[in-house]
Amino acid sequence: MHNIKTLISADELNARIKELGKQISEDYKGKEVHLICVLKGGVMFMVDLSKQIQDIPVTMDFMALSSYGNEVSSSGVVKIVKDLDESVEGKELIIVEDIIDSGRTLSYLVHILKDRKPNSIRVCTLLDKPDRRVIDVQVDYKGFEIPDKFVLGYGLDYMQRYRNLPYIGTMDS
Ligand SMILES: O=P(O)(O)OC[C@H]1O[C@H](OP(=O)(O)OP(=O)(O)O)[C@H](O)[C@@H]1O
Ligand code: HPA
Ligand SMILES: [Mg+2]
Repeated sequence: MHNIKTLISADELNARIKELGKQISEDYKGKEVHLICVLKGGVMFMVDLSKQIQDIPVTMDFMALSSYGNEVSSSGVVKIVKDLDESVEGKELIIVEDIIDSGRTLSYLVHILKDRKPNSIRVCTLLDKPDRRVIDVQVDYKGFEIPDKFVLGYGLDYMQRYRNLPYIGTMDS
């Protein structure tokens, strides 16, 4: 086991996710929203965020992309590991990500989803690490901006572990 320091506590996460859900509920009033979860990291955030979206119909689909594998830094090549089950044509999409780091995963995803003719695409990320950006991407909803440190927990892994932590931590090395 590694020594892990809390960066964002479970209470802080929950409070911010509640606010994001409220904001999305207001912005999409009278519409229907289709959440696209980017596996595996996005799963915790997507589940908790979806519970905070109220009074509008919510549907969900899941996609798995991989650029990191078991590495600490991105290989630069993004692959589809699992595609969506349903068509996104004519839908209001919100891509739900755990983190935007280099921006490669998200820019690739936005690019391929645009070709599938949704009505709109917005991006909601729990964490943003702007210092590491290589490709510019538009972020519509953001939980927290974080410094250039490797983080884990709440969906984010280090060598596939620690996704189950209920908070965001950094590893003391
Ligand atoms: O902005 P980027 O530099 O592209 O990094 C962000 C992406 O990297 C991580 O996924 P990863 O490929 O590790 O897959 P995982 O979610 O299954 O851990 C994370 O969940 C984001 O999807
Ligand atoms: O800081 C990070 N931690 C875990 N996975 C990641 N994928 C991109 N950045 C990170
Ligand atoms: Mg990962």
